[in-house]
Amino acid sequence: MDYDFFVIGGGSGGIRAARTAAQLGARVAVAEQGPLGGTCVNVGCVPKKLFVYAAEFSKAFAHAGDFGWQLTSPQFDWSTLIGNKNTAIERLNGIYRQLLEKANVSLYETRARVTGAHEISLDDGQRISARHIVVATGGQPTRPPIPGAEHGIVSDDAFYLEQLPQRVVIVGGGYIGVEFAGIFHGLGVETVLMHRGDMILRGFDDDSRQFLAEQLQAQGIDLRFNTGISAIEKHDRLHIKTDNGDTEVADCVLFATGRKPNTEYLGLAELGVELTASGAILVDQQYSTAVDSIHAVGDVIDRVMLTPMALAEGTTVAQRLFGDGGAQPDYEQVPTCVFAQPSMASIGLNERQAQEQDMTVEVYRHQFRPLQYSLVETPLRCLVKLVVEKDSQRVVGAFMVGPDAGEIMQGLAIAMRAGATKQDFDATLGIHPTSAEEFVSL
Ligand SMILES: Cc1cc2nc3c(=O)[nH]c(=O)nc-3n(C[C@H](O)[C@H](O)[C@H](O)COP(=O)(O)OP(=O)(O)OC[C@H]3O[C@@H](n4cnc5c(N)ncnc54)[C@H](O)[C@@H]3O)c2cc1C
Ligand SMILES: NC(=O)c1ccc[n+]([C@@H]2O[C@H](COP(=O)([O-])OP(=O)(O)OC[C@H]3O[C@@H](n4cnc5c(N)ncnc54)[C@H](O)[C@@H]3O)[C@@H](O)[C@H]2O)c1
Repeated sequence: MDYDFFVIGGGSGGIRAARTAAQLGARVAVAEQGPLGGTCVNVGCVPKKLFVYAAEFSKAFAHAGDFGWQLTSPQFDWSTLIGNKNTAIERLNGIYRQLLEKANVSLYETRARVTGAHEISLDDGQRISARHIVVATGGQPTRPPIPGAEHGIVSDDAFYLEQLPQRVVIVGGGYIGVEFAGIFHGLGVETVLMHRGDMILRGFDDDSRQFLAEQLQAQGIDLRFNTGISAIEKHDRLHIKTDNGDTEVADCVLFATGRKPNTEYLGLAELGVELTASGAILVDQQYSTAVDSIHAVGDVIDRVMLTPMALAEGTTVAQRLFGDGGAQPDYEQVPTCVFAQPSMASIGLNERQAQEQDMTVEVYRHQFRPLQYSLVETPLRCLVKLVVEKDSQRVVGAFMVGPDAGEIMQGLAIAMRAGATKQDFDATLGIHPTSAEEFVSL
């Protein structure tokens, strides 16, 4: 065999799996068809968060006057942001390259497909053999099958727009739709978000998503519920037909309607690897497919599409194959944050999910105006909430909508993993004055 471990996909999961296996002594190679780092680094978490930071300045500028600052109308320049973002990302691409080099991982910068249980074929015609193959090819954004869909953009394109639109229609009320609504609105774009359901962020805690939706609306984001789109026509601007019979006019339509796994090209089904109807790879607890030597991690298995989960799965598969066996990541308590404005973070069970597990729970909630908003006219408020199992008093769910919710939730995630009870929260001294201290005084 040419290698012990061949990884297809140089994103979060693939690079982590490759480096871990190499550190454990395996002979490892990675094939990556695009820039190193995958979705998260190039068209996901990192550039998205940079855009969120850019958008948040508008709030700071609007509030600055009440804190005594005299500002002469700040101007925003999109091309500066894009240029600086691109430079930061190229730096990260370089860091990933160095990490692979230092770990002695061979890199094939081309597309790969699996042509045998132990064989990979590259676009340049090379055939490579490997004891184990890991597929970590991630996913890609989808467009709904409607007439004129080609006039819309997807999240990948949003990171390279030549100019900022004046008015945008975002289709989809999931993570990406809500985050980009905050980004565009914060950068001064008139923003409409059309969601086919009756509330954004399906699957999240109902109190939190309702509270967030109210805050987005109060800031001027136009949320349309129960609204699908049926067609887009391109005239001087885009005309968006909704299935309620209305027409909206905008300069840009962003489809944030979900992602599909990158498996079409890989040739896996022919080899006996089982795929779901949406093309995700079916794996067992060991991340192995129906073919023993082929494994898969990250977005392509469509379990939890988050970078920390892809990293954890990548570590685990490498440790299981070449180390003493790695622990399965925790799929129950997954901390996450929607980087909207304000941000919305959560971990664990809401009361509905707890009841589905036959748990009797107590719920503690508090809404308040954070101190940072006490001098300014703003509709922005904060929500904190704990769900506690009645008998054991263990905190089984924590939720927050407000500034820095993601930063705060990371600490609570550790406490919850350690099994903290409501009494532990109560006995913990607050850090005053913060919003986070509300979690220890609920
Ligand atoms: C807009 C956006 C924002 C996001 N924000 C966050 C966030 O804030 N926090 C968070 O945790 N997660 C976020 N995510 C999700 C996160 O980016 C993914 O969960 C993560 O990148 C998955 O890693 P992966 O390794 O499975 O796949 P990817 O990172 O997608 O990597 C797959 C790689 O495989 C390559 N590839 C595909 N097919 C082939 C082939 N045949 N041959 C060679 N190479 C191939 C691709 O080019 C790609 O580089 C976001 C996603 C998006 C789209
Ligand atoms: N902050 C983060 O951690 C973060 C940020 C962005 C993305 N992500 C990850 O990436 C994944 C993909 O994000 P996403 O927002 O694309 O997906 P999503 O599944 O979160 O949301 C998709 C949305 O599109 C809607 N939709 C689907 N098909 C539609 C159609 N034909 N017409 C109209 N609406 C339609 C759905 O109702 C839903 O509201 C997320 O599930 C998440 O795991 C994470």
